[in-house]
Order: sequence, then structure tokens, then C-alpha cells
Amino acid sequence: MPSTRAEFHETATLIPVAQHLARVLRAMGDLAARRAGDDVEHVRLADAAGRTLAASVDARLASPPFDNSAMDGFAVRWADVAGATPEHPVALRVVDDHAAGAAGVADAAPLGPGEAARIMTGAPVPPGADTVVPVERTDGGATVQGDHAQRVAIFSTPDRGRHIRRAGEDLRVGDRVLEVGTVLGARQVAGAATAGHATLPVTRMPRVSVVATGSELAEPGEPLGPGHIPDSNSLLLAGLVREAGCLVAEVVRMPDDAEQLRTWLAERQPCDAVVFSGGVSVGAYDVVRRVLGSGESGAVEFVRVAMQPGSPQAFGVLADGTPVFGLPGNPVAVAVSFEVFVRPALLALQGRCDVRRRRVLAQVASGWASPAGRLQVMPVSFVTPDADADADADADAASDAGSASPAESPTGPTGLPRVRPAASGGAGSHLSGGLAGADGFALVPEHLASVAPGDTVEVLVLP
Ligand SMILES: Nc1nc2c(c(=O)[nH]1)N[C@H]1C(S)=C(S)[C@@H](COP(=O)(O)OP(=O)(O)OC[C@H]3O[C@@H](n4cnc5c(N)ncnc54)[C@H](O)[C@@H]3O)O[C@H]1N2
Ligand code: MOO
Repeated sequence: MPSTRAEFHETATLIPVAQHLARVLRAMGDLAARRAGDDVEHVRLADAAGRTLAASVDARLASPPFDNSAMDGFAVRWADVAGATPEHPVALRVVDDHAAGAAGVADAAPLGPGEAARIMTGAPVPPGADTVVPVERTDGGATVQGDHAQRVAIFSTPDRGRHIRRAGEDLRVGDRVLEVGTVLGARQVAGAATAGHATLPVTRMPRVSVVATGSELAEPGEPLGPGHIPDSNSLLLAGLVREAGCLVAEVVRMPDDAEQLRTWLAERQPCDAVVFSGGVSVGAYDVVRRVLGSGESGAVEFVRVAMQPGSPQAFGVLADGTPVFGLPGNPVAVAVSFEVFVRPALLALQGRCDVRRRRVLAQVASGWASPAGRLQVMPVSFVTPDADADADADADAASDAGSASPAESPTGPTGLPRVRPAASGGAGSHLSGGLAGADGFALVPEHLASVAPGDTVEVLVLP
């Protein structure tokens, strides 16, 4: 129970992360449903990476499309070679030679008793053959020259049917290859090619506008005026938008000036979502809150979420129905807010079936404090084997024991990977430089005020 009025005010107004996310995803679900239909494009397989499937894909071709050899060797009739040994090889007449891609194999005369065909990996199995003997188990036979048949000695017998890859054992015509909502990567595109497709139906890539607000913001690399800082959030957000499979409609940096924001809102490029950074808190110049919170440009709600960093959040729609996010300006808060709310929303807008990031359990290598009552989303890095080696060297130098500090081992006694805060400064939401070393975000539940070495935490793994 909160003990003071101030504390009560703080905790009473915090919305659980799951509740805010559910609200965002509900709104995105409605938008995606409205977009469905007009939003399908057909792209060539070579252009499909990173796109989201708009419809499930079934096999048009069997895989393999025909029975073929898994080995370079000789296609035989098993009954002819059963019992062959090095001491008592079986000699067969080589009547044909089949390379991968060979035409006409299916029409060849069936192998007769005592006959074999030389065959290469991937070549169709000729009629009559039921087994392939790898070349290593033969004397190698001899090349067929013209129609002068040669002989091959078989030294041992595989099981009947061995080394033949059967038509359809991977996919039969009509088998489901890819589910609607799947994000297409190299493996999925290759699977579609195998299944006989040349193009795939994908959802249109949402276009997202990024607006960084703040009178202190300067172009990165330019000399800084007094009180100015390089604008890192524009780059962060534009990059995260692209990583989430979207196109960047425009990137805008503007000072804390309500008139400039109103002008931009009136003249902006058409897009599917807008993401603001900065100006959502309670500061005197918090321009996003002032303009969007007034209701003059749409319906945007400003809330405080039980999360650290990234507590102040804005979400809603602009006057034309475009969804809009207002993220708190601190760079780590931007990264975390994007990860927790915006990325799932943009994936949902694309029709992705899975909007969750992969999670792993990890063991804390060096502890940190966490604000009780809020979900802490802490940038962490995995302890690497290199760090282990460095620690070994340090330990060697410091003592004769020469063993690595347990805190530096890449896995803990449980076999879980170990994590430590990515920023040497800890959990501050301004530690933008430290964010660059993050491999993931550790999720520290609301009821904890700290984590200690050896504790287990769940980590969202970044690509
Ligand atoms: N009285 C209170 N003050 C603040 C509260 C609060 O509850 N009461 N919350 C704090 C928290 S937590 C956050 S997060 C920030 C969020 O404020 P804003 O969204 O209004 O963000 P700004 O004030 O515009 O900026 C915060 C911080 O981030 C830096 N920044 C902003 N944009 C960029 C950019 N594009 N690139 C790099 N850095 C950026 C900015 O210079 C500020 O230092 O409010 C706290 N205050
Ligand atoms: O939400 Mo703020 O990000 O804690 O700094």
C-alpha cells in the first residue's frame, strides 16, 4: 500500500504494460482488418525477403519431384547384389549413365537381371532399379563409352531401397508450406521455390513517419551549440522502423514549437503510422503533448505506463485515422518503447502471425537495481567467451589460481547464458551510448527492486 499522497498519485496512475499493449494491438487489428484485401502485392521470390505472407502457401510441386539418387554410384536391382562381399563381389553390366538433370531416364528400358546404371546424386532413378550402391562400395566400374557396356563389381549390399530419395517424401502436392502471417526469410523463400512458386502474395509494407522533437537537437556530426545534443532518436527510430519490415515515409526533426508541429501535421506525407519522440511528459515545452493532447488534431491519449524506462506514453489516432505514437524522448526510453509497443503494432499492421520477440532465460552476471512497481526493461549484453578469456587473463595476473571469475563465464552453473547491463552507467534512460552494446532487453518483473548475480531473468533477444 502506498504510504504517502505523492506515492499514491504515482502508483495510482500507472497502467500495466500488458494493458497498454493490448489497447495498441486492438487498434492495429482494426486497421489491419480494414487494410486487408487492397493491401496484397505479388512479389518475385528474389524480392520477398522481409515481407509478410498475405495468404498461406501450399505445394504446387512434390519435393523431390521424382525418385532420385542420394549418392554417386550405381542403380541396381537389389535382388542381383544381395550377399555381395569384397571377397565375393557381384559383377553387373553397366548399361547406362545418368547425370543429374539427365533427360529421358523415365523412358529408359527397365534394368534387366544383372544390369546396373551409373548414376549421380540427384539423377532420376531408372525404371527397374530399386537400390543405389555408392561408388565407394564398388570398384568404380568404368565409364560407358558409346553403347559399349562395361562392368562394375559390387562389394557390399545396402538395404533394399537405400540411397533413393522418394518423390514427395519432403512435400506432396497440396501440402502446406508456409502459413499466412509468416515473415519471409531465406529459408521460407527457398521452401516456396522448392514447392513450385515463382511469386508470393505479401502484405503491403506500411509507411511510417518519424518525427523527433526538441529544440536541443542538432544534426549528428555538426558542432554543438550551447545546450545542444546530437539527434540520435531520428536515426534510432528510422532504423527500428525498417528493421520492423516497414518503409520510412519521412524523417523530420523539429524544435519544440507548436506552430511547426501543426504545420507538419497539416502538410505531412501520407503514411500508415507516425512515431514522435520527445515532448510527451509534463515539461513546459512538451510540444507533442500540447498539440496532440489538446484534441485539436485527433484523439490521442497520454498515459503513464508501469514500465521503466518509457513510462510516459502517448497513443491514438490523428484526425484522418492514422495511428500515432508519442514516445518519451530519452533515447533508451525510445528504444524500449519501440520494442514493447511500436514494433508489435507495426508487425500486427503487416498481418504477422507472431508479433512477439524471441525470449530466453538468462542468469544475471552482475546485478542492478530496478524500480519496484514497474516492469523494468533493461538493455543487457550477453557475457561473451572473449570476456571470459579477458577475465582469465586478469585472474592469472591477479593470483596464482588462474581461474575465470564466475561473473565472467558465458554460461552459469545452470547452463543458461549470462547477462550484464549493457551500459556501464546502469539503467538510466539517457545512456544512449551504452545501448549500442545491447544484445537484448532483460525483463525485471514489477515486484522486484533489484536483481543479484545468479538470479534468472527473461531476456528479449535482439537480432
Ligand atoms: N517532472 C517530471 N519530469 C519528467 C518526468 C516526470 O514524470 N515528471 N518523466 C521523465 C521521464 S521518465 C522521461 S522518459 C522524460 C520524457 O520526457 P519527454 O518525452 O517530454 O522528452 P524530452 O523532455 O523531450 O526529452 C527527454 C530527454 O531526451 C533527450 N532527447 C529528446 N529527443 C532526443 C533525440 N532526438 N535524440 C537524443 N536525445 C533526445 C532530451 O534532450 C532529454 O534529455 O521526462 C522526464 N522528466
Ligand atoms: O520513462 Mo523515462 O524513460 O524512465 O526516463
